[in-house]
Amino acid sequence: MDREFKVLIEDLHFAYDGFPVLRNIQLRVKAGELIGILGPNGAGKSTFLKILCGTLRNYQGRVMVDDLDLRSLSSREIAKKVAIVPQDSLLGFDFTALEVVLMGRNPYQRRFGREKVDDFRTVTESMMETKTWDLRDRLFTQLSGGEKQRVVIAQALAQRSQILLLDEPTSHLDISYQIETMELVHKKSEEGITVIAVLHDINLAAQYCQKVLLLSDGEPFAYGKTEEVLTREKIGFVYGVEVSVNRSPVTGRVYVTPISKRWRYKEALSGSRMVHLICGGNSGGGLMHKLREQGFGVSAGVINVLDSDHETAQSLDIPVVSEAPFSSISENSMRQNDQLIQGADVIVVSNLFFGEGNLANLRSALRAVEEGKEVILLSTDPIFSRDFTGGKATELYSHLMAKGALEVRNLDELVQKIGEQN
Ligand SMILES: Nc1ncnc2c1ncn2[C@@H]1O[C@H](COP(=O)(O)OP(=O)(O)OP(=O)(O)O)[C@@H](O)[C@H]1O
Repeated sequence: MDREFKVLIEDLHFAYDGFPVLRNIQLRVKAGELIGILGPNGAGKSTFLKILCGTLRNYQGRVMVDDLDLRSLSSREIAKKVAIVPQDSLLGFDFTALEVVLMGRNPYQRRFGREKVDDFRTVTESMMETKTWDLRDRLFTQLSGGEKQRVVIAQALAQRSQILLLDEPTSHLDISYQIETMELVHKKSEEGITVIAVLHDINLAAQYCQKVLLLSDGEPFAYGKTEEVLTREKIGFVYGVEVSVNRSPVTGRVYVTPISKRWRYKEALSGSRMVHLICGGNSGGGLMHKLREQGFGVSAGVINVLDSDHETAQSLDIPVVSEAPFSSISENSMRQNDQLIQGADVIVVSNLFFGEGNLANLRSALRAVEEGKEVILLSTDPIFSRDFTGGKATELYSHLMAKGALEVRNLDELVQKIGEQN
């Protein structure tokens, strides 16, 4: 067996009462890796963790922990190697938070044994790390969902095991504790602890996990480096939603933005004309409202996150292709924008300013007009006064008009032109 791996899983299959839930799982995890398990509800994520921590034992296949077959280990031996933070911690009796964390030391105590100084030191450290020390005398049952979650994480840390399993560790936490928890988990992995975390928030996984196992209906759909697994295509296939995937210039990590399906369906059903809006820098918000009022379907892009047009699109539930804040349009975003353009009847270019960063939007409009799409340029101000590309945008406008794009001077004229084609 390969000692290189802290956890090694081969051909894992599992069924509840003959109902197959996990099929054909293979996984190799090294010491200190932080792995995210993602997948839709019911994909088998919690079941997978329950197998890894020894709760479910009637599986098929091989699960090796520290080069030892999990089946050959007693519960106590497993607890020294693997700690779990379950999805719901049901503690019926009135234990204090300190007592709950002390339970993490059970694998190290003799039957009816008393805690030693060592146990108290470990518990104190774990409670300090999870910011639960101040809660130590409170009754666990009376804590808030987020406080309970942090206490249970402290309990798992107090177990001092080399493998930490977390089942949605941030589900009850506010954003600040979500980040703190993930930072703590990340730090633990840097200290050499192997972390396997079921996460529902794809962006937390994108931010913190080195690798992701994407489960689909009990089977591994993809396993590998986070940015190789969290692609538009794979997320779209497994979750059945449209997303855009971009890279943050701040963290350098990928992040995922869902594109609302609600309006798409509504608009497709209503049979109204679909307008794709190329805008940004506050040139498109008013247009979005106006076009919606007039009963047109609207999509938009590419717009930078934090741009006021982006916020308007999101508040109106308009499908929008997003780019990271203050970043140039990436190839990936441009391709996604081209797809929205394909689905539109009319492309409108608003009265926006052009720099090198958003010139790709104009090129998309040019490709659209060349393919016979209707393109309308709303030029309240002449393009040369909005061109900060040394003339490239102005030149693209000339090409656009030469290929048949129509230029209008105000909003009413624009709405009339879109309506005329109805
Ligand atoms: N004790 C059980 N007995 C029978 N079926 C179960 C049991 N626990 C879970 N299941 C079923 O197994 C499947 C996988 O459940 P599991 O909880 O592992 O999924 P999950 O991916 O963690 O879901 P979620 O994201 O909703 O937490 C589901 O169809 C669920 O209904």
